[in-house]
Amino acid sequence: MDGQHCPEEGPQKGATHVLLRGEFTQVPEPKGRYTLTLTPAELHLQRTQPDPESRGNVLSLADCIGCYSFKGKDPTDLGAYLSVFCYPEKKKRWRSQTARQREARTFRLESCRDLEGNLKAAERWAAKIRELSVQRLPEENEGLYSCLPQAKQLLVLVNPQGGKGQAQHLFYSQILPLFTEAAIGFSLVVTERQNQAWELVRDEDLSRWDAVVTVSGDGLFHEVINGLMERSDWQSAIKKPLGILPAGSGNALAKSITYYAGNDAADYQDLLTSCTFLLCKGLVVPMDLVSITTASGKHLFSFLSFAWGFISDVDIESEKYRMMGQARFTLGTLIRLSSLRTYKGRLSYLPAAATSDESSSFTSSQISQNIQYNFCNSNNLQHLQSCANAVEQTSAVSVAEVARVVPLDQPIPNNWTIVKEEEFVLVLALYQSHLGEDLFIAPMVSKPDDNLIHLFYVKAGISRTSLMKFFLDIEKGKHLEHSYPHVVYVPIKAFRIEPFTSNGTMTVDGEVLACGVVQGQLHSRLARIISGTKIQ
Ligand SMILES: Nc1ncnc2c1ncn2[C@@H]1O[C@H](COP(=O)(O)OP(=O)(O)OP(=O)(O)O)[C@@H](O)[C@H]1O
Repeated sequence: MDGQHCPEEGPQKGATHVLLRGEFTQVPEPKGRYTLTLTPAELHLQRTQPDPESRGNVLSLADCIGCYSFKGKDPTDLGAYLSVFCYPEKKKRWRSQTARQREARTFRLESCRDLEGNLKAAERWAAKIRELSVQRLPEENEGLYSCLPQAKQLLVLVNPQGGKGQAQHLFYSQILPLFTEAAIGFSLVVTERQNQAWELVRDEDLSRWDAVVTVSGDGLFHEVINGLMERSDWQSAIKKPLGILPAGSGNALAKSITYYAGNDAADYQDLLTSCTFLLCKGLVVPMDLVSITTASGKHLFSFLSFAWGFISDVDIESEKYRMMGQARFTLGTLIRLSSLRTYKGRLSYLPAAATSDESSSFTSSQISQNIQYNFCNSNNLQHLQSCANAVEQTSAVSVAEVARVVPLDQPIPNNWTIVKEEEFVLVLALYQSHLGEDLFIAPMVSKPDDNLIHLFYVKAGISRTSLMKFFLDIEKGKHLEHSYPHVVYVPIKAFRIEPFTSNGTMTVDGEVLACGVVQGQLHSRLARIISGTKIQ
């Protein structure tokens, strides 16, 4: 196709899936002549010179975030250029895990005698590649899932104090290059104080942006959720797609999102690349929220967790080791293990099974028998997942239904369970798969809208060794496979905690809450998040 005229690239005879085919030269190095073939899902690169025998390379458009055409710097150069940016998952050197790694290719095209014609041809390729690279929506979730527009405009909020204080640097060095490749437009706000993001999203005209993105830990994202829920137009505002790029010490939501996408980012760098890639692809999926109400009349919305006892203590007490990043939680756990505390109070909950549809083939009691998981049963994750799925299929609790859950000043209703023990080492209500990068507590959660609160509690009496082993198992998500008689797991829709004293720490999404009577309840699919999915 290097001929003297401008040939139309198009489907070849007999090759039904070929959309475009053309001859290019790869630049800068290693130079070589290539035949590029574009199919609906892939870009095939076949080297024709110098060694035509060499195996071809294939770029999957599912891994592609952007493609440009442009002219060369040399004004005498009549060729046009095409750059394509992909982030395929590849095995990491020296490691067994895979991670998204950049693969950028630039090709020169000179199929015409004039620059204009070559530029037109290159742009035709670039536009087609961009069009085919748009995230496909999983068929079975049609209507629930959507995609950000190709020309995205984002409001990006950066907490410069998050994690090791590197968020701003990470934005410019790690995130911005991908935004540029994906042609993402953005407005950047670097927060100067706590709650600034909360106030900003509460008061701002959000119609200017396709999504609001935080570059920080879970704390800044918590501000955004609560700012949106404080608006008078909260019903529509909370549907604004949200994104999170990890740059804090607690990156639980970011880690969960990559897990839902089927990617096990091995280290922080991979996690950031993976999340930025997902943001560029722009798949928007529903996300459950949990409303937290306190006896003093405070209302908060939570996307991640509520914790009382050991976990909150570690979270808050390890603040002073913030500069250690994620490792601060390991150190905090060891310190708190050495002086283990217990917390007295009443824990009650609405089991997920109790809200099941009556017409289902499972009765509530059958499901609750299956679903309450005492860790002394030698049960496995598969069983838990199938139980959780059974509950999910049979209990679509809408926001309206959940809103009818008992007010905090009313007694516990009959369909709730009151835990007979009243002394705990920890209580944790989790609604994502991870509570931290190394805290893989709920492997049964496979999407941000699994319509369940996953309640874990550890009864007093557990030995330090057992608790330490439990936390070590959690790192690999293996804790469900082992025997822990003091640990209980149960999928629920709502909970209430009535501490007997105000000593101790409570946290919502890692943010401290004064210890007192508190109630949480699930709001299915209330928010929307940019995420990945294993469903295709
Ligand atoms: N400019 C700022 N200065 C101080 N605090 C801020 C600022 N911007 C946001 N914050 C607050 O900092 C806290 C921690 O933020 P974030 O979670 O994003 O980072 P982190 O390192 O993961 O922290 P943590 O693990 O404590 O949640 C949050 O309470 C957030 O509201």
